[in-house]
Amino acid sequence: MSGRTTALTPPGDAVPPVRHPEAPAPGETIGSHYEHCFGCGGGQPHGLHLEARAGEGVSVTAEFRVREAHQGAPGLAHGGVLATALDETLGSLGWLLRVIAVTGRLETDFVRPVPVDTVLHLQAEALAVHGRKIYCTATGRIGGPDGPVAVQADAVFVEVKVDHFIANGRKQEIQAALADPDQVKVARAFEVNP
Ligand SMILES: CCCCCCCC(=O)SCCNC(=O)CCNC(=O)[C@H](O)C(C)(C)COP(=O)(O)OP(=O)(O)OC[C@H]1O[C@@H](n2cnc3c(N)ncnc32)[C@H](O)[C@@H]1OP(=O)(O)O
Repeated sequence: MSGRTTALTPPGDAVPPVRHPEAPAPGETIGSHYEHCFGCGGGQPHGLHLEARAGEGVSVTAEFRVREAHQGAPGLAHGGVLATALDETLGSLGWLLRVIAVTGRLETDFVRPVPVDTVLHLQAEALAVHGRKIYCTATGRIGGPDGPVAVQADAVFVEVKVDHFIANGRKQEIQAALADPDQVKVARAFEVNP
């Protein structure tokens, strides 16, 4: 046992998340963080192509249309794909906090089956911050933004530096990303955020 605490409940001395002054305004679209990201990249033919929008406070919304490539059982979305949609939506909260953070823990409830062609209305919100940990929650509703919850997740994201990706990513993609001045500029700007 490592003694690491992975609880999804913020500790008593956690603080409320603070929206960064330069965060996208409510209603503004949050761009893809990486073209080849399965969740939000335009360069993934079978990806989810999520386009999150900033909400009030530290929250975001997005829509995901389940396509044939996303099936698990006949005509139904694969649970892992739905968890990915929640994960990606939660990941975009980093744009409002202006930190780079990766999923440490993601606990998902699958409440209702989600048929192919359904639009999943996603909403995610940061609840608390404790050191490098961001406690957050997300829902995916069907039939409209106020429809019944089909999937729900609670998560802990952990803040990292750009070096996390440089040290761990496959060399060819890292080199390509580092050669893209826009990608480097955005990443470094997030990194120096106090
Ligand atoms: C750029 C944005 C991309 C967004 C894409 C959508 C989101 C994603 O899918 S990200 C990809 C999936 N996630 C990953 O690949 C992460 C893999 N894991 C790791 O790299 C590491 O375990 C990592 C970075 C999470 C933590 O490692 P490390 O930096 O050494 O942190 P460490 O010092 O152990 O822990 C820091 C704090 O986080 C906590 N923590 C670490 N891991 C977890 C966890 N799994 N669950 C909960 N808390 C955790 C620790 O308890 C510690 O808390 P405290 O400060 O209170 O003691």
